[in-house]
Amino acid sequence: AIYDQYSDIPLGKEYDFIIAGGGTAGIALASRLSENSAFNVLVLEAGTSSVGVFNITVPYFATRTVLQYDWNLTTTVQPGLGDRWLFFPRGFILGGSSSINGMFYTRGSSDDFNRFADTTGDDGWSWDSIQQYLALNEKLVPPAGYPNTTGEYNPNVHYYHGAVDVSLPSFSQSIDSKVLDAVDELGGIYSYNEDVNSGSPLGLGWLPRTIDSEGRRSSSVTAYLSDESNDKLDVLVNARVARVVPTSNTTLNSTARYSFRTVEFTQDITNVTLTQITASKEVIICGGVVGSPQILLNSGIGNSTTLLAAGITALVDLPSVGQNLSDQAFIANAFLASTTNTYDDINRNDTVSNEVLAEWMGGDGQGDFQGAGPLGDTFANQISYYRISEELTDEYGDFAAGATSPHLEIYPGNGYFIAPPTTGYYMTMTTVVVSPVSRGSITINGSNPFTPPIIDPGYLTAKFDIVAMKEAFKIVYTFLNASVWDGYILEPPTGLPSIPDFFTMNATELDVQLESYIRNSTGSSAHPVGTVAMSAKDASYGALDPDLKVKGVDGLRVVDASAFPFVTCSHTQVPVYVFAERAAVLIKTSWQQ
Ligand SMILES: Cc1cc2nc3c(=O)[nH]c(=O)nc-3n(C[C@H](O)[C@H](O)[C@H](O)COP(=O)(O)OP(=O)(O)OC[C@H]3O[C@@H](n4cnc5c(N)ncnc54)[C@H](O)[C@@H]3O)c2cc1C
Repeated sequence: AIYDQYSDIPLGKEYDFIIAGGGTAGIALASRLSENSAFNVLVLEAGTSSVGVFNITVPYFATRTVLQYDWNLTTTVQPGLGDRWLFFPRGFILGGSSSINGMFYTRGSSDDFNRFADTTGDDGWSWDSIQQYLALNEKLVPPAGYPNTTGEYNPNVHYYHGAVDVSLPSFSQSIDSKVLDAVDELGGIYSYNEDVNSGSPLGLGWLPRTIDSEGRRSSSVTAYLSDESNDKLDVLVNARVARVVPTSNTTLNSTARYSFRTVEFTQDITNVTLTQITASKEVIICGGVVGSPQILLNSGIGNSTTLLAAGITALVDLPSVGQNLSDQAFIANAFLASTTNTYDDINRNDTVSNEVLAEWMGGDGQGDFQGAGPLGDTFANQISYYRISEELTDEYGDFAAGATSPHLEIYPGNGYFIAPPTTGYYMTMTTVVVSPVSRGSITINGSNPFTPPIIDPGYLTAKFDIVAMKEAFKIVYTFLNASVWDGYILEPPTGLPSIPDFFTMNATELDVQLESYIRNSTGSSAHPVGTVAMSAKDASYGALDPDLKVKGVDGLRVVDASAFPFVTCSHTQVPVYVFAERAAVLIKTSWQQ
């Protein structure tokens, strides 16, 4: 059941597992653990319930950031971005970021997971081994309106009985056929990929989304928390975890370890009253890439020197906590187009907005099914992946997970990304460096556990990342130079050359112009990972063992995007679900009676 107040939970109820953070991983993991009738599970989530919240149900509304459901975090001033600071989106609502994300369903490459296995020395993270967790997570369903999707995916690489509804695009965009014609015309690196989720993502293919057959968002909550009668699983919302505390007064010596099975939280961060609750088996932190390291650092688990400086008693010296923050640099490049048939009016014209909403609700008298029209989709129908040239990898190194993994992701969108200007119709070519080298950190800002931490992703501080982003523009401009786009693109984004100029201008001038545009335009892809990274059991770095247990302590695991040692060459929700599904199996196995 979902509770608003701790006092509403039956008095004296005891829990085997307490999960701090009811987001993507937290809810999936809690649900799986509660399948064992011997386990009682409690989830503590800082945000409010997402059940029935309309604005997050309609997929296209993901382009309208709702600050109420976001932590409203910002980064430090970023030297790699011309000293700008960025908004750093994270879901502040039950379901976490899966309740507010863009719903792209991308798994990453086989190399990504094989690299996780190599890095940790645990073959359970390999691509072949994680297929069972993809199967538990994915339920491929027909898109709303049941359009013919034959040829848009390879049925053999998908799963049909998992928890999260996944579907191919439901609504045809006017640029769809042009995009596919350009791919046919250009070939080579632009070749059609029948399924970018096969483990080999290079090329351009159709983009599945976590959207159900009625055109609604499928989040960790809609997928894993639908059985409200499950009395093995309690969820307390508006519950902000401050820290975990040692449960017994273990004195540290060469063999004894702290046992962190008690969680301290409050339901009111203005007039704070802290409540402690103890799990009989384990505490699992699922606060995400910002929340999880923050909770650990608040608890005295981190770099002892910096903890002391922040006024926190250091209990466990684990210097990797909060380090290795890695996000993919992202730019939505909006080209002015010679059309009016884009989705720009949806977010700037109330009449159009109301019309498409009626269509989505099945009530316009024409589209007679729920989820019809553009609102049942997210903002891209196709997605593509590329490697930078060999000449560049020879010079700057190859930081992809493997030889068939991409450095770049590029996707076309039939309109301006997020808030469009008041006039004009656009085609957006979004460019993302999916194998970034730049690293940053999350550090706490003093000893108040509720003060937002200091977030420094270090965007574009590594040479490789800016080199790769420049290469993305060569790929975009060559794509838009295909004859199918003749006359379609009217103007480049401010700060970029026109398509003809791109190919004729002086190479040094182009390089200077690209560098300036990239540093002034890069934002967060919203795919940060790595701040409580797993590593091999005997590694001298890393914060978690390969089974996601916090190194050097008992009773405590971290399961979410912070556990990734590297970012996958993809959007990150599917790998997060893989972590949650595998963690559930590991935890159930270790407590088997
Ligand atoms: C705007 C946006 C768009 C995105 N688009 C996509 C996409 O299209 N496709 C894709 O694959 N990925 C996308 N992502 C990324 C993906 O959604 C995330 O990587 C993934 O959901 C992270 O899961 P998580 O479990 O690590 O964290 P989250 O899902 O963020 O969960 C963490 C939870 O912990 C809670 N929490 C944090 N601190 C505390 C505390 N102290 N006490 C209690 N609770 C706490 C939070 O409120 C939250 O509910 C997007 C992300 C965002 C933000």
